[in-house]
Amino acid sequence: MNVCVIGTGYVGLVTGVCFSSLGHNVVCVDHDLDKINSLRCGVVPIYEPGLKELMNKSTKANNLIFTTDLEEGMNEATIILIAVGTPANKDGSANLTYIKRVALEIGQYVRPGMTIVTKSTVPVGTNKKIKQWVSFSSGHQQFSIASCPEFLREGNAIKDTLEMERAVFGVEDVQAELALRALHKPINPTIIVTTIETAETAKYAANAFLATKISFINEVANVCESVGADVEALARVMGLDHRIGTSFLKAGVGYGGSCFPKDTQAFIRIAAEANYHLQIVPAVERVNHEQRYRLLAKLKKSCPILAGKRIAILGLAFKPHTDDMRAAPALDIIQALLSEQSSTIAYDPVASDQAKRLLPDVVLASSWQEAVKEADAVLILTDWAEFKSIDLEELKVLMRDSVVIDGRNLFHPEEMKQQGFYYDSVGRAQVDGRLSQKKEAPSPSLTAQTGTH
Ligand SMILES: NC(=O)c1ccc[n+]([C@@H]2O[C@H](COP(=O)([O-])OP(=O)(O)OC[C@H]3O[C@@H](n4cnc5c(N)ncnc54)[C@H](O)[C@@H]3O)[C@@H](O)[C@H]2O)c1
Ligand SMILES: O=c1ccn([C@@H]2O[C@H](COP(=O)(O)OP(=O)(O)O[C@H]3O[C@H](CO)[C@@H](O)[C@H](O)[C@H]3O)[C@@H](O)[C@H]2O)c(=O)[nH]1
Repeated sequence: MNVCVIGTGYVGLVTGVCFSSLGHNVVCVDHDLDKINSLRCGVVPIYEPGLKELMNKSTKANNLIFTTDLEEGMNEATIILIAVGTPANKDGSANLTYIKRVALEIGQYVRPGMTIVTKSTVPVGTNKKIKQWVSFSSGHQQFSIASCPEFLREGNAIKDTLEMERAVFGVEDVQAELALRALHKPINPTIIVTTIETAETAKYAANAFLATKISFINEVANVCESVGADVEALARVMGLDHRIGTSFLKAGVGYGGSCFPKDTQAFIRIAAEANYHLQIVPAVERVNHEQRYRLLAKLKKSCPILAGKRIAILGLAFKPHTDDMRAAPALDIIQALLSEQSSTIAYDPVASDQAKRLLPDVVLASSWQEAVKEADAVLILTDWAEFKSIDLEELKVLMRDSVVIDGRNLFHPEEMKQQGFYYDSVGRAQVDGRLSQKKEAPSPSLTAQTGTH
């Protein structure tokens, strides 16, 4: 099948690469010339495991090309996939500027029989507007539109696409359904054919539900801290009930990323415009916002005056296996630390380039060891495997004071206590091993003077 993908961001590039790897002929179009030039040279502008290798395989096989020229992209195509951004407006609604521009551009080249599919996350009614915009600029309506929202997760995007569990085809006619079926045939996911409105709403509902699970477990974690329960064990107890499920029950510093924060906000606006005032989703957002600042409160418990203190941040990306820092908890937390005049130094295995742009005032380290050296406290914000395997003895030797505030529950409180750390995490007991370790291991000279304790 000849496919044109418009937008080569996280969704468009992964989609183009994966469908080309399955034997479709794909042209990826982006108006960003630098991006297209680097893709043509085999350089992937984002960090996504496995993407570069798969992309280079497809380009070598001549199944995948990159261009800035939409006419060239649509020349042979029978199906057009729109994957441009839909960022949030100031009021939380989805900004459709890029979508509208693309629709008007597509209208210049659309031919009878083509199917135009929206992969971008768009509010209900947008695909119908796309139909109007494309027809306005083409002067005809001999094409089909469809909503096929994307459910991939960053960091796992290739697998999520090639082994997609389900796909929703929101269609207006049989032509669109057949085109989408042909496109997905090599993947063979469970397919749900719906109206366009159902498909559009399903994407927001799915993200809002996942965000709800996270805020729910974070609230439970906050209760655990007050009643002496352990959220990690509790989440397992809850999750092993199949009706609940184990995924998205990881308590922590709250969700970030390019999707949950903006899509929950947009969903609230979509519902309000339809005269329904969502009650759960705004609470989910509030809990998520407060969760970031609870971590700062934990830091202040052990370090009440932050001015002049050296605070090391481990993890900047909103989750592991990505360099994406959009709406990452690290952004708010670091801003708060800087506003209290702490000296902040951060390390992330892959997000440093993004951080240079988004946090120009933060010193960036090139290793975790460099970041924690002489630190008064360490804050863990991303659950990278590299942090989980940190040598705790080395960490303790490098730090000035052994305070670890863990927003991702990477370590066990008891182990941290034994290693001599002050350790506070989410939904578990706060421990302080600094004093006990000093008592247990007095210096030899002190022992000689005062006898054993
Ligand atoms: N990032 C994710 O994990 C994810 C997952 C599911 C759904 N989505 C949704 O998919 C959409 C895209 O998200 P993203 O993260 O890939 O965005 P992105 O910002 O990474 O990429 C968008 C790309 O579109 C290009 N673009 C914009 N206007 C264009 C035009 N007129 N012609 C050609 N190219 C144009 C930009 O240059 C950019 O490269 C959004 O609606 C998002 O909500 C994202
Ligand atoms: O139990 C959990 C699971 C996730 N998170 C956090 O939630 C955020 C989002 O994580 P994840 O969903 O894995 O990443 P995304 O790439 O943002 O993917 C979400 O957003 C995409 C864009 O809409 C959807 O396509 C995906 O299905 C949906 O999972 C991250 O900050 C995670 O740290 C938690 O705190 N606890």
